[in-house]
Amino acid sequence: MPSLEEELFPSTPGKFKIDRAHTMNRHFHRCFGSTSTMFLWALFLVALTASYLSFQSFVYTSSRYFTASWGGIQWEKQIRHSAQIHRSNGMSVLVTGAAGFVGSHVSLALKKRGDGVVGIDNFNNYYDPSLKRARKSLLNNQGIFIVEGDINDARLIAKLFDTVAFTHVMHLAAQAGVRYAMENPHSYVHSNIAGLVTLLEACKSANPQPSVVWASSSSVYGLNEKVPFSESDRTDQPASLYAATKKAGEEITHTYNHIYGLSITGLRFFTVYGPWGRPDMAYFSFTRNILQGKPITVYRGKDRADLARDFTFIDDIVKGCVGSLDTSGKSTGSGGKKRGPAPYRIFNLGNTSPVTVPTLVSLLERHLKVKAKRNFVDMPGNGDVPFTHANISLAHRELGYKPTTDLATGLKKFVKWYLSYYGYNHGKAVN
Ligand SMILES: O=C(O)[C@H]1O[C@H](OP(=O)(O)OP(=O)(O)OC[C@H]2O[C@@H](n3ccc(=O)[nH]c3=O)[C@H](O)[C@@H]2O)[C@H](O)[C@@H](O)[C@H]1O
Repeated sequence: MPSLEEELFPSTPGKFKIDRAHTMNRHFHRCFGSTSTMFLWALFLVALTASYLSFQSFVYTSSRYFTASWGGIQWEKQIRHSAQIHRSNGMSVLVTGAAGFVGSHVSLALKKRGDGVVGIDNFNNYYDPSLKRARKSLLNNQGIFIVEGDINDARLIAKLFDTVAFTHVMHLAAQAGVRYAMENPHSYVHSNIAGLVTLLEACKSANPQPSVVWASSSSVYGLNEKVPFSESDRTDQPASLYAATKKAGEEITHTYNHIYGLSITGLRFFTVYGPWGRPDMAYFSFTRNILQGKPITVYRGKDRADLARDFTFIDDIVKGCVGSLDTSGKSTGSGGKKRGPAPYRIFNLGNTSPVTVPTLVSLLERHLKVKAKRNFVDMPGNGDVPFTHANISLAHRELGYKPTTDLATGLKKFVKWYLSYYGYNHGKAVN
């Protein structure tokens, strides 16, 4: 005979088993007996629920009072000040992931030309948060305010839109990294899917609706073999969960464009590198290891083929992002309702000049003036793809996108920054 617990909590979530209703009734009558006892029990339960709810609300209000890192008159003033536009026909942009690599560069570029910028970043510890804090100081010094919070916090995002009528959202907050998805898959769902939906919900409800430009990824081309990769190529063979969440983002943004009239531009970034970059990426971690005299692992593909990437310098990516904001076109919805068709665009932002990983290492050796200890390893089945190569003619035509920095020049700038930031002490970087 099934236990009472089994009777009350059916095994299939969301489905109540009707044939058990009779048994439930029997248990109910056994417990509560006559009508007057039932009335007293009901009164007792109502009183209990009411006191529980008021206690909950007390706990919630007081915990918000003591722990909230956002809100208040001063906070709103800082946000409005940061969002102020200082040029004619300028924009006020909410930049998510503003303390990140691409986010910090794009924020600075927008501020420099007179646009209003407000950042949001959760400062998670996927990589050294002190680097994110240093980027934040850089932005603060230029008058850019960064809210510390998560894009999954719907109340915070709604508050930001209540405070400022953002014309644009540059959505760069994400869980990045291809191989880390095997270690922490849920963080990709949290940021790249749930966070994206929370943000789009706020954008769709905002009045006026902003235009949204966001970071997709070259990884959506997955295991494709036809090169260079064009926007019209298939993207249904992702090789990593990271790629799958970015592909999902493209589908999700499409529905918000279709249903709510949000103007959407997705940018497929190709292995972005440069000063203030991400320490988890190969060019960055190779530099650290080479300087510290530690070996580096260089992956090789099938039949020992070298892996290759269309490495793209950060300044070129920034131009692509700003060009996308400038040409994004308006969202058409209001009050959460579509009023007409709005632009939906996807662009490759690459360098269209792939370089092998061993060549990347040789360039670093030249700039660092230190020999690398290479350790060649067969590419593990961890989400990597053998090569990437962008066709950028669409971005060139529509955005005027034209990358100008080759890998040798870009790495020279990166190394210069790396040594000035971390220092250089007899071959050992101080970090
Ligand atoms: O374009 C993108 O959409 C993605 O670009 C970037 O991914 P990837 O192109 O994989 O860059 P990255 O890790 O620097 O590895 C570069 C090369 O070094 C090889 N590699 C890597 C590590 C190592 O120890 N050894 C090695 O050979 C490795 O096999 C690869 O061939 C972003 O991180 C990602 O967030 C996303 O934005």
